[in-house]
Amino acid sequence: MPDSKMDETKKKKKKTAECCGYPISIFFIVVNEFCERFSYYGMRAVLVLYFRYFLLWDDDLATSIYHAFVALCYLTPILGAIIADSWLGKFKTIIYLSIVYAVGQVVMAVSTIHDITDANRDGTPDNFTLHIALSMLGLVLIALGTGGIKPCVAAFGGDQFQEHQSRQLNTFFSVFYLCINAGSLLSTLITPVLRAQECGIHTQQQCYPLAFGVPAALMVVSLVVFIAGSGMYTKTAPEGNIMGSVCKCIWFALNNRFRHRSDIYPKREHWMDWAEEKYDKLLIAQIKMVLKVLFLYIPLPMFWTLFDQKGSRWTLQATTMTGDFGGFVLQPDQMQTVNPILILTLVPIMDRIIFPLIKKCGLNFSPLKRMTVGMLFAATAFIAAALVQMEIDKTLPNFPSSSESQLKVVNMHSESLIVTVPSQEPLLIGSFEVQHTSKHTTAVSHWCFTISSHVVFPQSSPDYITFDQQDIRLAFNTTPEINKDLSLIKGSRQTLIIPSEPAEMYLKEDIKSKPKEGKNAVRFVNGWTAYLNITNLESSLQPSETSNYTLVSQGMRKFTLTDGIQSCEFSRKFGFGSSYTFLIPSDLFSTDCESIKEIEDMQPNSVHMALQIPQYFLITTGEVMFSVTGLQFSYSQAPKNMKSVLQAGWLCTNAVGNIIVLIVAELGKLPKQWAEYVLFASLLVAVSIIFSIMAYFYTYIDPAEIEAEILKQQETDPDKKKKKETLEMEEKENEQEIKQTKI
Ligand SMILES: C[C@H](N)C(=O)N1CCC[C@H]1C(=O)O
Repeated sequence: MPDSKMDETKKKKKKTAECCGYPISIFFIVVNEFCERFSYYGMRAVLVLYFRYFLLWDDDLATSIYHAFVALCYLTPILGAIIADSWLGKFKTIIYLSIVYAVGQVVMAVSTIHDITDANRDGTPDNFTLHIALSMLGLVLIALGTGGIKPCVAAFGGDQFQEHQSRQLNTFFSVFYLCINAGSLLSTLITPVLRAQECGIHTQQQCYPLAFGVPAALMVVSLVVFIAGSGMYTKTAPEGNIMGSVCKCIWFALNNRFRHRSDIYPKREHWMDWAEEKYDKLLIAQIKMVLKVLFLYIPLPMFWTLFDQKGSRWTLQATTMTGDFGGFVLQPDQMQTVNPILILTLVPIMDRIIFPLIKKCGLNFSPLKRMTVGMLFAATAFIAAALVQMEIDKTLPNFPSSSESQLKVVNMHSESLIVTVPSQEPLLIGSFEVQHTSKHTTAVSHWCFTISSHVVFPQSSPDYITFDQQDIRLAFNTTPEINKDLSLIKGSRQTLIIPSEPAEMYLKEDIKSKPKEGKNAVRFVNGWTAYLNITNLESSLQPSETSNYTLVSQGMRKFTLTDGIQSCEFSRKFGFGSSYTFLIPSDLFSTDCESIKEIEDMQPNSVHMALQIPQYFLITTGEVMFSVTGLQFSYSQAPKNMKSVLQAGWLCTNAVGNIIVLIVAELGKLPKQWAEYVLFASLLVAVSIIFSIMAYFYTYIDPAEIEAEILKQQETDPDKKKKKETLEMEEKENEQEIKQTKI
């Protein structure tokens, strides 16, 4: 940096107003970050649901686009950093990209208004293409904005501190992280509630416009707050096209090294020293600092690969658990809020108690050591997740493998029946009509006797087990023996429904995995003599027909059954992740729905979500050690003119981590989920060992000190003038190039 400029900055820095040792301008920056993160995480919280239930995309497409968007948000920081450090400076970059961001949020919110294309007013959009185009445009603008400003805001915050405020500078990064998580926590609690409201002009629908509109409003607030602090900031001016100079300098060094590869030339300490012929020592030293740190970052994406699975694998794990905490019920996706809650408690504890205590014990817990320990914590979190998974696996139904079939028999006929299965004891299936006197609430264990539980057939034939009289015999007392060819599908669970007219027996496929999102799958078999309309079912049910499964949420659920003349209500309380078949008897209305019987196809989840708390605790402790320290480290080790660039490099580790999750989710599925968790934990342990070795060879630097020393040396260097001239020529060339490109 030219001396005159440096003096200018120093002079400006002296003027900054302070409060409790902190520059006042920091207040505007952390409030800005809080609002921005509220906006980002709030929008993210409802994004997959918007894809799934508004745009009607399938699960795979919705999750892929979601992860691609998150990865893009952590790739765009490079662009923001280049703009800030080489062209506009951090202040202007934050303002311009925040405008792009806010516009993106507004476009996104507009894309969710179904009324804009709902000409026939049926509640669904008529022109999906327009909604998709608008939302994709909105997401690209948001990714540009959020990613672009992210490295600048952290670095700009750091720039506000003066030399004597190094202690406060470290605390700033912790407070900055607290604000990120306060914003994230509030928005992930609030936006799903906003989405659940109903709104609309012509028809009332789930209120996505409000759920996306509030984050958009918060982004506008974030921008206003940032501009409000304008007069108080220390603004460091960009030093021309620094990234252009960096690339050219690296290219020259590589070329020059190659040209002088022969042994006759004396070796130089560092390959970048081969740029000395043409480039300024200061620039070379600055590039060396950045490259050293970037090299150290190579193993880091693995941490984020594990961390980002909180939102996917761990949430899926929660859907196979129960969230009933007595007074209140936690939904599986709400479990993620444990992370920001823990951040808000752990950051102060670490900063005020744990780290000072470690220091008092005389241990040197340097930033890179902290980051290594952070990684190990994340690895243990995955071991904890694997242990929880093993507990869950014990409670999961024994689903058939791809070479097995499972059968359940429901006998709605008036006589009991004997089912003979090869190499198994004959099963007596009692008549539903005879046995149905007990109330549905107490019938579960009773029916286990009278209606057979699932029977597993080891498969030998290539596709189906065909069961005829030799395989399974169905024998009634008086009705003539029935001989019917029925095929069992491999890898599937099926129920053989024997209606009041046994000759009309049929197979119905059962649900063969836990219902999604912790919901409950229910279906009805109509033993009533006429068709029935049942609330929540897609269509009316003909006599003897079995409905498809319908998903109901946890809690008390009410079903109204009507045949058009009579009706009755049937209520039941559901837990998480269960499945039931409800048998409707012929005396349905005379018993006021009391005689409905239930068969438990799948037990409700029994492992409690509280068991996930240890893994959340471990990963969040790891995050505090890894992420807060990494943020701080990236700032402290960067040369003055490349602070945003190094922040962007740090954020890129997160992007790569997300991309790995995307690839792994598509390719590497191990048959057992717990084994996958152990595999990820082992990979992270291996990576943290590599990182600790790399960290061992890293020497911490004070970039400002090195820069000052080089500048001082250059003052006495006779070559200085020549190199300065070369550099100035370079800069002029750059400017001319830019002008020409513009023309
Ligand atoms: C919400 C997380 N605890 C968190 O603070 N972050 C995850 C990625 C980095 C960081 C953020 O900046 O959002």
